[in-house]
Amino acid sequence: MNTPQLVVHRDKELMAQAAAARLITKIVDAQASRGSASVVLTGGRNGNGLLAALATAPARDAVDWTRLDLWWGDERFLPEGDPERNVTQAREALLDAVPLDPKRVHAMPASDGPHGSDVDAAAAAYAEELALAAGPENHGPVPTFDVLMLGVGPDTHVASLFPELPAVRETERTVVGVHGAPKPPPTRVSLTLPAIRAAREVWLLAAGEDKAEAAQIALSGAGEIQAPAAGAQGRQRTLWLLDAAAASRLPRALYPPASP
Ligand SMILES: O=C1O[C@H](COP(=O)(O)O)[C@@H](O)[C@H](O)[C@H]1O
Repeated sequence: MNTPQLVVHRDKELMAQAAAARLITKIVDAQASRGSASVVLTGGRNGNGLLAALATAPARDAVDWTRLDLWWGDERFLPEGDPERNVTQAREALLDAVPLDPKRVHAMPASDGPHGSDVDAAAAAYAEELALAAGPENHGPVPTFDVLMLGVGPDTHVASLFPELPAVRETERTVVGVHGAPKPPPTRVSLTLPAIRAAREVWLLAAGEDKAEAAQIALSGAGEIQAPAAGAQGRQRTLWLLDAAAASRLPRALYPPASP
């Protein structure tokens, strides 16, 4: 377990731009030291804001997009191309504009895919895809992601791990089907906390007043079953990227001054 580090930005636009710049640097460094990079994307407003900022970032072309593996932390179990799917939104925000290798874009299955409406089979298939991508050096059933990003929900959910639901209690499987999520759609696919904790770095994104209470709860010693964001930690680093509104209920001693 490592202590979360916090970076607070003036507003959500600056937060998205700074996080995009940070991600570019991480990817470039990982490609330089290991040949390729692996990043886990999140859905939601803050995750898509970051991708949109990355699309217009001047340093975007510093990334070798063909040597990047993209995975997802969760997906809304809907038909391919549905505008509410996280992958559809990510494609619109960034992915369609950069030269990715399609074989390295690991979208989670759709509800009209090979597993039909069986979300548990879809989750098991994604777990298998992750296991196949994990080399012996990863010492486990998922690759050691360079960066795994998570949008924090107002109820402290991350990925599709909602407070008190069975998915957040999972300790064995890396990917699970989620039934009865309180946020629509109710059926989802999600990485579990053990899979999330395999990442080198976990970045939690929270911008806006509606995230202030969630940040306060998750960063004040809450348990991960009640506050899933509290259980999201990276092997080497856990970084909370917030705007001033989302940080407004945090003790001032937790973070340095916001960027001007
Ligand atoms: O439904 C989801 O919500 C969360 C948070 O989204 P936000 O719009 O409140 O920022 C997101 O992290 C997750 O990936 C997504 O499926």
